[in-house]
Amino acid sequence: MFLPRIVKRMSPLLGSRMSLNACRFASTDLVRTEVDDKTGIAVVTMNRKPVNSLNLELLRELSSALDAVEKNKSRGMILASSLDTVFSAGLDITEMYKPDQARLKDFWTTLQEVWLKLFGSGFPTAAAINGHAPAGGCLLAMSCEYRVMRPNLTIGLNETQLGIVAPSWFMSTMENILPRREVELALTLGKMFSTEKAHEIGLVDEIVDTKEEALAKCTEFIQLFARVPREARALTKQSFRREALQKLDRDQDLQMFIYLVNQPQVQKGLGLYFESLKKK
Ligand SMILES: CCCCC/C=C\C/C=C\C/C=C/C(=O)SCCNC(=O)CCNC(=O)[C@H](O)C(C)(C)COP(=O)(O)OP(=O)(O)OC[C@H]1O[C@@H](n2cnc3c(N)ncnc32)[C@H](O)[C@@H]1OP(=O)(O)O
Repeated sequence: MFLPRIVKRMSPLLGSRMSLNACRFASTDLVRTEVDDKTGIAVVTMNRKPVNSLNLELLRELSSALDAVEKNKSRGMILASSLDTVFSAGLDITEMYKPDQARLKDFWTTLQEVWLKLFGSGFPTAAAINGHAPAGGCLLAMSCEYRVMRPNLTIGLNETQLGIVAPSWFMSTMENILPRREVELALTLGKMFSTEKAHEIGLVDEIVDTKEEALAKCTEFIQLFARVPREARALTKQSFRREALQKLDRDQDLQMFIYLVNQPQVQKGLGLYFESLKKK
């Protein structure tokens, strides 16, 4: 259960430039939320070692953090990772391999919730992609409005490479950024793009060398909206994204997911993939 802790502290986050700003913290072990008092921007940092794979608990805490950002009327939100080389490894395969059925249902419902809150948020969002971002990790980054990434990393929806199908709302999220043809190719190939290629095609907006620079660039992006009336901005974004949001039929999607994940050949594929990750 997420219990936000609101305390005043000095920010260690953005290096010396920001270090004198007081921050409000609402944190748990898995997700740290820090709001800079000067900019009013919340940094939500995923912190689940070793690779920020999205299990039920991490998703629940992300969902609560998004609620807190909305409730606090933050100027915007930056999504980041506490890990040096991984933004998020995507969905935790252990949630889908030989699953407990009640938990599996909870897991998928919470993932839907996180996407609806993040992709559909009224406040500005940016992703500081300071590590690899495959599959569900790419989904989180793509759900934001702006992406800044460190060099020599990878990002993409690799599901077909694992013998599974990215749900249609993962596809719509990519289609919100890239031309349809590019999306079709990326999805059917299960393509993982290098940072540099992702930047070339527009999946990533800027490349920077350090996490601190990524946070600073994301802050600059969010501050672009400082003089734009908040409500008008929010409604414009939500109206622009409405078609993708409304296309998600949560019950039908859940039933399809449960059915497919429980198919013996999908279980076999997930098991083999998980083993290959362990042997790496
Ligand atoms: C219409 C409905 C269709 C339904 C069909 C069914 C399902 C589809 C539903 C949804 C789509 C799926 C979305 C997903 O997100 S699936 C997950 C895809 N993720 C990946 O393929 C990434 C796998 N990981 C990596 O590539 C690498 O780990 C990394 C992220 C590049 C990091 O590399 P690094 O070298 O730093 O770490 P390791 O590889 O050594 O990993 C360390 C440790 O973590 C374990 N691990 C890695 N990824 C995952 C994961 N996704 N889930 C669980 N565990 C993971 C890895 O096994 C290592 O564990 P160990 O115990 O050996 O230390």
